[in-house]
Amino acid sequence: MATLLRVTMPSKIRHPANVVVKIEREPTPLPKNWPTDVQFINDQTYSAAVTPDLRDALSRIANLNNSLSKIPAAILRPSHPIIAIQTIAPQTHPAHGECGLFAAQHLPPDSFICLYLGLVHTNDASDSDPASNYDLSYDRDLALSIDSAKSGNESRFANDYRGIAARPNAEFRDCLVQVASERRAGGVKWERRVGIFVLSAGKAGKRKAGIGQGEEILVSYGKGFWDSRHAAAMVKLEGELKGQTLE
Ligand SMILES: C[S@@+](CC[C@H](N)C(=O)[O-])C[C@H]1O[C@@H](n2cnc3c(N)ncnc32)[C@H](O)[C@@H]1O
Repeated sequence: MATLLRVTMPSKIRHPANVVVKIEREPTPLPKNWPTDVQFINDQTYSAAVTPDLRDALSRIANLNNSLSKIPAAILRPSHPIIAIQTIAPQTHPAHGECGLFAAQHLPPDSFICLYLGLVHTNDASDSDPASNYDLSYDRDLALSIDSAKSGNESRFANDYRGIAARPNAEFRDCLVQVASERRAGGVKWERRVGIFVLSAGKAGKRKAGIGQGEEILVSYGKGFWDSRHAAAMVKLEGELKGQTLE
């Protein structure tokens, strides 16, 4: 069944906090190498199946773990981009010919890189794209994921470290951003988002200096992503072999 083969990247890691400022929603010029068939967005969007109750659940106090990083607006869209989308030229790279995400300057350990943006959707089969390679689990309890196949930002170009480096140098983490709210005092509320962060010095081992300028930003999609890939490839191969036998 299609849903069994659905590729979903792993949930994020919750992490310690920093600063607070209001999220900005200013139009952004398209990043270099942005594909023409994908919509660039500054914040996540929601499928019709994501009800107001589900959206509220994302900002409910119970969900707002104080240990999550609060991302200042200036960091969400820095005036000088800290990352770049690049086509991967080396034939030895497993994603050769595709794009990857690279550091445009040194990125210190534990620092915020960018939000993982896309369409927030429920995990129902009718609200999911089983063919997407850009679908990240957002909240397992709420059964929500974020798919950046058709719309997103630079984050959708972060490749998995396997076959490229010995280990990842970045990770998906929950964080908080401030969004407008007519119902809240002060007109704002905190909502949970997923960010890509440089690994902390403790986790990074040899990479404890952070990510160097020009280095590829590599996360882990989790074993589940590649297991789904292999399962899909097996089903395809079996289908092809059956076709051959019947002919
Ligand atoms: C989330 S996208 C990453 C961006 C993608 N390279 C692009 O240009 O759109 C996931 C896809 O990137 C490729 N990819 C990422 N990491 C890889 C790896 N370690 N080995 C092989 N392919 C990889 C696969 O094609 C995968 O389906």
